[in-house]
Amino acid sequence: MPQHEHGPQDFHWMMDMLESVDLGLVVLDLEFRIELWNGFMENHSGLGAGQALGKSLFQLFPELPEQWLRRKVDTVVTLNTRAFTCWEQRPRLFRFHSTRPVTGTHEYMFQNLTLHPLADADGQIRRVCLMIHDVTDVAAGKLALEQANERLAHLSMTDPLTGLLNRGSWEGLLHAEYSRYRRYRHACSLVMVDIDNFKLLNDTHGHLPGDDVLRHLSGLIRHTLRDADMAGRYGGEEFGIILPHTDVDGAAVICERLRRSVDEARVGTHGLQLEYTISLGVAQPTPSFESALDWLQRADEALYRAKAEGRNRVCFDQPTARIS
Ligand SMILES: Nc1nc2c(ncn2[C@@H]2O[C@H](COP(=O)(O)OP(=O)(O)OP(=O)(O)O)[C@@H](O)[C@H]2O)c(=O)[nH]1
Repeated sequence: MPQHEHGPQDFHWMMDMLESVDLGLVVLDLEFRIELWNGFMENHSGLGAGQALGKSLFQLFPELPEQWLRRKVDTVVTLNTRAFTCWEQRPRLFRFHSTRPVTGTHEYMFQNLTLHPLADADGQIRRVCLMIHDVTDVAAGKLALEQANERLAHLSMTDPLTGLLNRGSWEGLLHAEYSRYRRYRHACSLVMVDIDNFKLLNDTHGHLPGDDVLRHLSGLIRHTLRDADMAGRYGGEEFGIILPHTDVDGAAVICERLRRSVDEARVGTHGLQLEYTISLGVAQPTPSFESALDWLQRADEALYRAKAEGRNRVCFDQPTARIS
């Protein structure tokens, strides 16, 4: 396109363009007084150019991050360079309501911000232009995708029936806890829990009441544990619980509390009031173990002993520390 000198009449159509462009344009002098406030800014702020021009930006919008913006503008002017801030660093500069129908889930507009130094004819920078891009659609799409991925990751880690960790993810945590033990030799306990005579319960009352019993036990496990403890569904009616920083005595208290809660509970399901009990096996890691699987095997052996000794009890890998 051929370049030519701009006359005063050109100024009108250029201003018309700036007024109507789908982009927020604000020109500030170095005192942060507003010298240009385009249609986008009028529409979204509700402030007409007549109310904005000549006013201090920070007086009109006291909620703006003043220190941050002053620092940015200072850099732009001093270095005579553009600066850009993405919505992921700072979701917005101006708290405008979102007007996009598709992305109605977000109340406020997401904005990218560009700061551009404006040089006078003598080359001096005496103004800065803020360009506000409405990126609500992009941001909402990306946030929705991130949420969906988080949900997927969560689903792939948990057991759908009980909501506890599934076997794979729980075993991952067991290996991690065992590695920490190898390094720090801190006290920690592993508990394997199994519902007693669950086959009989299933055969007598059916699978659906059986499922409710599994959910009931998962709820009690969740309720009994601290935040740092890690419970997973290991198999059909077998659960694993990792208790970090918990010695034998601490594990005994937790296991006995869980055993008693189950023993005293009644599960209301399909017109029935079901009673059930659990057996628990507890083991601590020792330096002689070769891997986390040895730890798991010791806890499982203690669990089988609890079954063999009559069920509804807690057995420990160390026979001297056994309680029943
Ligand atoms: N309802 C229901 N039952 C399940 C599920 N997963 C496994 N089971 C049942 O759990 C029962 C486990 O039975 P067994 O391993 O023989 O053990 P048990 O009857 O609990 O006997 P002990 O463990 O010796 O006390 C089987 O009948 C499985 O079908 C499930 O998701 N829902």
